[in-house]
Amino acid sequence: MDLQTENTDILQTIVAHKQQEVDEWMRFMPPRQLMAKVEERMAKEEQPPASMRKALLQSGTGIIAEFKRKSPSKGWIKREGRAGVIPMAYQQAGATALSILTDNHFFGGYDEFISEARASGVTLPILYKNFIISEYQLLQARFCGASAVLLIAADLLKDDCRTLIHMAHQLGMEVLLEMHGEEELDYADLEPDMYGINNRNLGTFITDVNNSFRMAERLPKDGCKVSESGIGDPDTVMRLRQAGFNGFLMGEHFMKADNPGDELARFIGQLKQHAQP
Ligand SMILES: O=P(O)(O)OC[C@@H](O)[C@@H](O)c1c[nH]c2ccccc12
Repeated sequence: MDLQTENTDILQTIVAHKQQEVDEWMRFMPPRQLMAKVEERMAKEEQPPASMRKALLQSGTGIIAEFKRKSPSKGWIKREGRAGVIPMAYQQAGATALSILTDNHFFGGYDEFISEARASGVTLPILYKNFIISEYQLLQARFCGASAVLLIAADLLKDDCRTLIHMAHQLGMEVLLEMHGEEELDYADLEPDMYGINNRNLGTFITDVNNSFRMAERLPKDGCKVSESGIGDPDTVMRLRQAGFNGFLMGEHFMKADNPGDELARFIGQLKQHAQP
């Protein structure tokens, strides 16, 4: 299916597909059974997943490097990219946190990518990047080893979003709440751990970094703020930081490089140079 040529809202298409997937998974493994597996995992853990919010607030660079093999707008970016290799390379290159796309149909991801990253030695906070519409998916995120989940205001009713935030917290995970336009700002009073501004309109997939600059001052002053998508140069990161952002979610720029870890190391080197002229 070529989403670009179809005249439909891409987010709506993705969410409709997601609902079918969730129904199937729940038949395959009923929520109670998955909950039992999560509880077993939590009982064995020595410490809860690392806090992404804290890591971002303490970091001088704040790059959240994303493992994304494919996207609806670009098609395959790195089909052969391995979750047991690239996330660990991001960690070694100095990422503050990681994001891993787990949606399969549109982004070529799997939950197992997070387990594989953990098995390869990743200790940084990991964001479970998917289209979460059900509590069941929070259990999936917790089970594979995520520290935080993405919730998208544009595809959730405010009350459902509130319930999901509450349950994520009960499971010991943080929430990055993604907003795009002014009309979604009213979700900010749900007090997520991190406020995301997506520069990409998920209806059309058009990206404009100015969206973050426009929205920054409308977010809580002392909140942890993340600018997402379409970022590709250190200068933009510096300007976003001056506008009040603490985190910078970047996927494509690194994934399209021959060696994403090396590109991140180079990028962070430049960022540090910019910071100390
Ligand atoms: O690859 P980019 O343009 O650097 O963007 C990364 C990230 O922000 C993007 O993947 C993203 C932001 N919000 C999402 C919601 C769903 C899927 C993907 C996303």
